[in-house]
Amino acid sequence: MELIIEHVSKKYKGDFYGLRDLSLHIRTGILGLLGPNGAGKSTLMRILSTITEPTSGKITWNGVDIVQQPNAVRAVLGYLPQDFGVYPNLNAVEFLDYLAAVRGLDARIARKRIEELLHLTNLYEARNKPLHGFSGGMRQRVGIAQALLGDPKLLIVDEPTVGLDPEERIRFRNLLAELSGDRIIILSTHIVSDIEATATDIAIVNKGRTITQASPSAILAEAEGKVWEWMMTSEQWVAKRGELLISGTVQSGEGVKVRVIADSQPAPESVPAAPNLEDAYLYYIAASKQVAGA
Ligand SMILES: Nc1ncnc2c1ncn2[C@@H]1O[C@H](COP(=O)(O)OP(=O)(O)OP(=O)(O)O)[C@@H](O)[C@H]1O
Repeated sequence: MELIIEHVSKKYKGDFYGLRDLSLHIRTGILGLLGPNGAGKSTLMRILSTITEPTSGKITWNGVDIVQQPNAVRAVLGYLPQDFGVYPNLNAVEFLDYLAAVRGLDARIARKRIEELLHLTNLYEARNKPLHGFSGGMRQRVGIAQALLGDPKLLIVDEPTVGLDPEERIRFRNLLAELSGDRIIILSTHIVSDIEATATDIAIVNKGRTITQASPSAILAEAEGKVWEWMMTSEQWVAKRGELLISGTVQSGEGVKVRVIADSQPAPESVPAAPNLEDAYLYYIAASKQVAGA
């Protein structure tokens, strides 16, 4: 399976760009699409799910152009949009039944599938309760269940963990990991930990452009030698913090232990630290801003 995005741009009214010459090559597995707010992630998700069309560029699903033949991708697509809403007075079974009917799925096959999905998403016990009583995490799991109704080969989930508490976020992450297999999953997020344990491939985007696409280990390797830690006094911290690209801080009685991203040693007492994905993400975003500003 292959989804190839080549030089795609999306221009909105008034000269606003959602995407600028973005290219990605996506294969079976989980692609973590990382980028700050406004990077263009939702624009890309909407284009891939054929809700909107690119202004220029080409996208093919297994060799078929998805703009010229949108049905080729619609037939294999499951989509959980960022603003997924439910009918609050329906229960989970009724809601999924309704969506299956709208999509023209055979009623008997749909019943069986819905039962499987309610188990998979851990909603079976709550299946007869009205959706208005569901937590944010439960609603997102209903969202994933509806995206999986047609057993999609291309599953797109846009910022699925926004508004979830840490426990729900971990549960949702584990669910996505269970769903990987013989399909492409694209998970868009601005939260690095959402994809840290699950992504087989990572794309970082900013201002509508691809900054990098690589395996998690290659992304980490790029930040090797750029992460530093040291202890600062509170006075040094107040004086210096505006000048540093800070990835983390830990307060203690002695002062502030800082974790900083820098190309060369930022202070005589700083020592190198092993990068994590959050460090690497900050490094890439900062480097892309320097290039753009140069
Ligand atoms: N309908 C629209 N009209 C004009 N500009 C738009 C429209 N939709 C998005 N944009 C702009 O396109 C850019 C990318 O937005 P997009 O929503 O795709 O980003 P995102 O990475 O999904 O961010 P977020 O997580 O905040 O939704 C932003 O600058 C946004 O303001």
